[in-house]
Order: sequence, then structure tokens, then C-alpha cells
Amino acid sequence: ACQHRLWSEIESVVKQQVAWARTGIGECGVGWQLFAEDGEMRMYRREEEVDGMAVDPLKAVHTVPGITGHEVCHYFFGPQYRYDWETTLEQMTVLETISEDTLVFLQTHKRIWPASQRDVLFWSHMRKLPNESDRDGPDLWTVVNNSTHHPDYPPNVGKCVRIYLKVCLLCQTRVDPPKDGAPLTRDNISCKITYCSVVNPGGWAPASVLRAVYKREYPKFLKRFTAYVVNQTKNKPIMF
Ligand SMILES: O=S(=O)(CCO)c1ccc(-c2ccc(C3CCCC3)c([C@H]3C[C@H]3c3ccccn3)c2)cc1
Repeated sequence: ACQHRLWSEIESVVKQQVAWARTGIGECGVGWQLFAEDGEMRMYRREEEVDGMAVDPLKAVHTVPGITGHEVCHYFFGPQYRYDWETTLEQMTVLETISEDTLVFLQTHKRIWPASQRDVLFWSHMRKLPNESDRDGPDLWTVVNNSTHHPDYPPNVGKCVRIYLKVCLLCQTRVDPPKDGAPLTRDNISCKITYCSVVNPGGWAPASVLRAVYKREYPKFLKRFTAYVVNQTKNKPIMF
């Protein structure tokens, strides 16, 4: 897959998105506002418009006990799980399997009144990253989703407006070994999750409507998805 047509784009977008996800909200620049908080979850956005359309970048940070970054990325990347946790999904197709860690998806999302229905076509790449800050620590894991084109599925042909997105899920596992040298259990691990997304809604949709959708849907999505991973992994061996 290293010679695949998308390989160089994937390499550069993954590096750019991971660097962005690693940038603490304090160094992200001005204008970021905390718009949702729930326990350990903090969700920030910045109001930005492109051609009069709201394309507000979003950055969420969350810490979830009992799961690893590999597990979070495994369930986020895997097409076989998506209908279980992505509530706004109407139809999902894997258009291309580029390699076991790189897929091309076509998804239609449920229509959100009064906006017209949307679809999205993106490559999705999962990767383990070396832990640069702690060489003995567990690796980081990431999934990057980036809009792309496919000759058989041109945008805005059917009823759906094509949206364009860039998403990065970056996960860092934390291990607090038990004092008495006992074997590691899920009580000794947690995962720090950073979720970044920028969505261009494609066709016109009222900024107020889009912002209401994002405000409602993003916190719901991250809570539901992480609860799904906890539930899927609780009786399984830890996947580092
Ligand atoms: O992280 S992913 O790659 C996970 C793979 O599925 C991702 C995340 C979010 C979206 C998305 C993009 C745009 C919209 C809006 C824009 C105008 C009208 C629909 C929505 C609407 C359905 C709402 C929504 C927002 C946030 C989270 C989930 N649901 C969702 C797509 C993919």
C-alpha cells in the first residue's frame, strides 16, 4: 500500500492532523470557546465561516478509564462496529480497502431539518505512533479521516449534499501499575482522547442551524462512542 495513489497524501495529512491534535487548546490560538463539558470531557470550538458557511473547527479532550488507545481506535476505525455507535448514520459503504489500516468510506447521514441530507466520502487511516515523550510508555494510536474523491461517486449528483471533513482521533494510553506487582487489570489503565474535526457542510445551511446541530450532536457522539468501547472491551483481554 506504500505505493498507493493516496499514500503521500495520507502521510502528510496524518502528520499535520496529529501535530494539530497534540497542540494544547491554550496554544491553539485565540477564539476557542468551551461549549460542552461532561465529567472529564471538554469540548471546544472556534466560530469560522467559509463562503458564508459555518465550518467551526472542533477540538474535544476526554479521559476514559478502563480502555486503551488501541481499543478506542480499533472500534472507531472498524466498519463492522459503526452502526452500533454512529447514531446519525443512515448508510455506510466501504468503497475501497487500500490496506488493512486504510479504507475509503461513503456515508450518508440522516437528514437534519431544515438542512438537506448530507453524504461524505473519505479515506480513513489507523496508525500506531511512537510515544516520543515517554520511550517506555505505551504507544499512541490515531485514526485520521479525510475527505477524498472517487470517480464512481461524484459529489451532489443524487439527493445528498456532499460535505467535506478532516477528523483526527488521537489516543494516549496511561498505565498506573498496581503497587503490589499484581497483574495489570482494566482498573490500572485509562485513555486520554483528543478528537479534532473540521466539517464543511458543502451546500448552504443556516449557520445557526449547523451550530445547534454540532452543539447537540458532538457531545452525544463522543459520550456514546466511548461508552460503546468500554462496554465492548470490559470482559475482553486488554488490547495494548
Ligand atoms: O468522525 S467521523 O468521521 C465518524 C465516522 O462517521 C464523522 C463525524 C461527523 C460527521 C458529520 C458531518 C456533518 C454533519 C452535519 C453537517 C450538516 C448536516 C449534517 C453531521 C451531522 C450528523 C451530525 C453529527 C455531528 C457530529 C457528530 C455526529 N453527527 C455529522 C461525519 C463523520
